[in-house]
Amino acid sequence: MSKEFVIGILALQGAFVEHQAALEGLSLREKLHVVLVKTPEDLEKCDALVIPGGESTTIALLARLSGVLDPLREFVKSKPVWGTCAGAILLSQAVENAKKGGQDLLGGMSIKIARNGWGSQVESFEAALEVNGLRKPDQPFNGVFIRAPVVLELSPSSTDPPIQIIAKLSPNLLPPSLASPDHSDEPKIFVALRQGQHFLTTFHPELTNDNRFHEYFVKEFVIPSKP
Ligand SMILES: NC(=O)CC[C@H](N)C(=O)O
Repeated sequence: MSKEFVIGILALQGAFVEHQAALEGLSLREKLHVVLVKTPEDLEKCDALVIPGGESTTIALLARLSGVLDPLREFVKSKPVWGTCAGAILLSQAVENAKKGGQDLLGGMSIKIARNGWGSQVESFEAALEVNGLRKPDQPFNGVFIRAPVVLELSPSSTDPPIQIIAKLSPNLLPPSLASPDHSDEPKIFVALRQGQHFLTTFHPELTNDNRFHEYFVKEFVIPSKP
């Protein structure tokens, strides 16, 4: 009999329906149940979780109000989690440019990230990404960035799992305000990263018809997580 997995999508605010459609559209040998998570009871059923894009401060506030913030922090310590855009902010250890009053984070990835890091001039854009480890690696992935965060720093301690770079933006696509004179390979161009059981994308794979990132998360993180 094939194994069964329950993957949750945090459904407090943001693009959770699009993630649901992308995950339900995967063809896998294993059976994947996709559940929308709004409460601690929903979260308890899950083997893995996707935190969608939206507005990170609002998602954190709603999580606190619905009593799911602390259970989420516990979940992140032992289960696979993928954060997209606002979800990537929540998965980070430190954030710059948080709203007044601060930003609750879940942690999980040893990075520092900047909210709305492309600046007010760059609301949203699309760009072909160089990807590493996805199916059809020669086919670039169209990254959809909407008021996206920017990775500022990778800061794993000596005991943290290493961070791997899964997708990069070409340095010459950086807006002048972010570009470095030597076009060096710096964190700002890293747009998909993995560390231990966690995965983040600063863009929105769920807003394209290409579900290779959803397939990647399930095959690399969710299926191997269950003996
Ligand atoms: N598309 C997004 O998820 C945007 C993230 C948003 N700027 C935030 O700070 O949370």
